[in-house]
Amino acid sequence: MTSPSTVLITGASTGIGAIYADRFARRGHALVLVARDKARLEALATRLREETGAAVDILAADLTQPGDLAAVEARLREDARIETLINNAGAALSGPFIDQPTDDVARLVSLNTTALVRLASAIAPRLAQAGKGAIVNIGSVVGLAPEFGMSVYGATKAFVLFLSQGLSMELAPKGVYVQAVLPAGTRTEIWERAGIDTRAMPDLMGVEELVDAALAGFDRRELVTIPPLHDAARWETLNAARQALIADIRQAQVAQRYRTAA
Ligand SMILES: NC(=O)C1=CN([C@@H]2O[C@H](COP(=O)(O)OP(=O)(O)OC[C@H]3O[C@@H](n4cnc5c(N)ncnc54)[C@H](OP(=O)(O)O)[C@@H]3O)[C@@H](O)[C@H]2O)C=CC1
Ligand SMILES: CC(=O)[C@H](N)C(=O)O
Repeated sequence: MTSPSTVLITGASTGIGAIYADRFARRGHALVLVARDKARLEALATRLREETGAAVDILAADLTQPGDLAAVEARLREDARIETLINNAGAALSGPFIDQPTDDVARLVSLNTTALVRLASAIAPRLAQAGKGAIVNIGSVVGLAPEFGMSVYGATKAFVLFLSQGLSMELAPKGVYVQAVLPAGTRTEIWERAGIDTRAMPDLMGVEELVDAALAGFDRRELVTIPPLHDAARWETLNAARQALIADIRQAQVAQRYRTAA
């Protein structure tokens, strides 16, 4: 009998990542749980071992710290049992750009984009070589719309979507599945951590509901999964319009409106 593959989940100490951990443990997978809060990771690991019998390792790491990030990258490169990466760790930043301290902006970009792409880069060659495996990247609907007014957070999430679509084009032919999951507002600690009061907000999605929907998309091998989007055709239309735009770009010719009179 082959042993079940291992899933490495970042940001697993709470919220969306902790529910992914619960669900993959119940599916019979071994887990590697990554986050900064070691006590919380240990408590979750103990519960999951008791309730599901899963083998659960923890790796305490601050993914904005190069040394910690390198340790997680090494685990992804070297541990051939890991066949799925859930790139979930992330944070938000509230307020107008001009009020956001530059160091906070840089830390957000480092966690939401640099860490995410470095971890994907660490595991992808091995998965491609094996011809199997999955990389799941957690984006956000905020990355679809600058109008939400969270420019830096949204930009990091636009990066996640773009990267996932590009990686899927490259890796799907090699047998590696890439999924971008785009939640909308979901009831987790992210809001409080970003100093956003959710009491005045419309209803948020439950975190279990969100992850179960994301896993339904995962099981269907969907590239882009948007649990709160009820009319799936709206996404297909948007994506098709983007592809049509590319077809209309004529590399060697300046558009008429930019031609200056001689
Ligand atoms: N909740 C929402 O409304 C939405 C969330 N998302 C995305 O979902 C993902 C998960 O968010 P969510 O569960 O809501 O947020 P939470 O704040 O509940 O959880 C974030 C997780 O990331 C970990 N984390 C935070 N900073 C670091 C760090 N520097 N290094 C390592 N781990 C870190 C936290 O653990 P610890 O503190 O122990 O390090 C925690 O486990 C994020 O990428 C977020 O952008 C997308 C759309 C909507
Ligand atoms: C803080 C947020 O904006 C939220 N995580 C989202 O992506 O919708």
